[in-house]
Amino acid sequence: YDNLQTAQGTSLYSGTVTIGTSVSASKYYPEDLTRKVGTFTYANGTSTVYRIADTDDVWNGSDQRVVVDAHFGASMVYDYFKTVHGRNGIDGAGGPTAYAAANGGAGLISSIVRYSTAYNNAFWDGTKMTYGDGDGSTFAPLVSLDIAAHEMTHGVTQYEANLTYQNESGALNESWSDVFGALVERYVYGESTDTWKIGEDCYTPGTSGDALRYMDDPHDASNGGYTSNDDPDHYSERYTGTSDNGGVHINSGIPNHAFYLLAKGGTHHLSGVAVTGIGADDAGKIWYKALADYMTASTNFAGARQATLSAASALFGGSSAQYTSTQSAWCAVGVG
Ligand SMILES: Cc1cccc(C(=O)O)c1OC(=O)C1CC1
Ligand SMILES: [Ca+2]
Ligand SMILES: [Zn+2]
Repeated sequence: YDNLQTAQGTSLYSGTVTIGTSVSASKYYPEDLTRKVGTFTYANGTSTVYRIADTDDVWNGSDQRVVVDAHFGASMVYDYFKTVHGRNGIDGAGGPTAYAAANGGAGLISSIVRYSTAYNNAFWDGTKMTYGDGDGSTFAPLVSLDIAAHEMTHGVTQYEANLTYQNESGALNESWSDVFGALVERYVYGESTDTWKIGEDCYTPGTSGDALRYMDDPHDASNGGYTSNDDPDHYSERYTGTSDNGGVHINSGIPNHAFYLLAKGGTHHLSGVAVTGIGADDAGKIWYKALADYMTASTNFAGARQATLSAASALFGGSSAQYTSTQSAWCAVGVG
């Protein structure tokens, strides 16, 4: 949880976050009319969506934490794509704002919190963000910043490459969401080892230090290795079964690790291929341009390698350090 609920406008980064928009004296809604981002809630366990109001615009009620975090997350995702990639909103045109909650929400990129009951998931449903509260054991409320960015990047992908959500294209869909989840978290909090963990702020609240996925170490070898949340980091280890839509949350470890090596550098523990890091900023530029300009619904891992090379060449030149490291990052994970 972020500490935004203690004060209006206090933000954890250089910008200013608008939580409450005043509608009238002593009536504020979490609806930012500049970013066109709004946050709504389900009445616990029901399918009734309604606006959340506050009387003094200090959002520190215990039931307001998920509202503040979801709203903060959507605002930060908006700022990241606008500031870093020049992209206006999820659809590139300041939306989608098609979703209109029963009581408001028209014209806003909407997030809904408190979905279902003890729901261990968060998802983009094609027009809006939705968060579960978690069951308190596997997940605390799933409103952490990297998850908000992960889910809203599913929206960006839908408007760009629209990668089919199964097998290798589905694993790329998942991986691009993890990558921009990491990059938005880094944009707001600065880079740390947590940057490369996915969901660490709300996964297993009773256990510290663990995460849902690990881009720096998909096998999670540091936790005894090859245990829970053990995903492949080399093409030779890819899952070829049918569960999880053909392993979209499993094989994502392979492109996730390629991105990590491209950004931070390192030598792959299995292939022994060394990668010279180019930094997460340039790596993020390559990944965004690949998604927006070169990848399509049926792109597979080999196609993603080619798309990122085309993007690196267009951005930095075909003999640039960025291009060369993109080649070696994919080679390190056994693709191309
Ligand atoms: C928790 C969860 C379950 C099923 C699908 C997703 C999904 O959005 O793919 C999901 O959310 C994540 O993976 C976010 C990044 C932690
Ligand atoms: Ca993280
Ligand atoms: Zn996902």
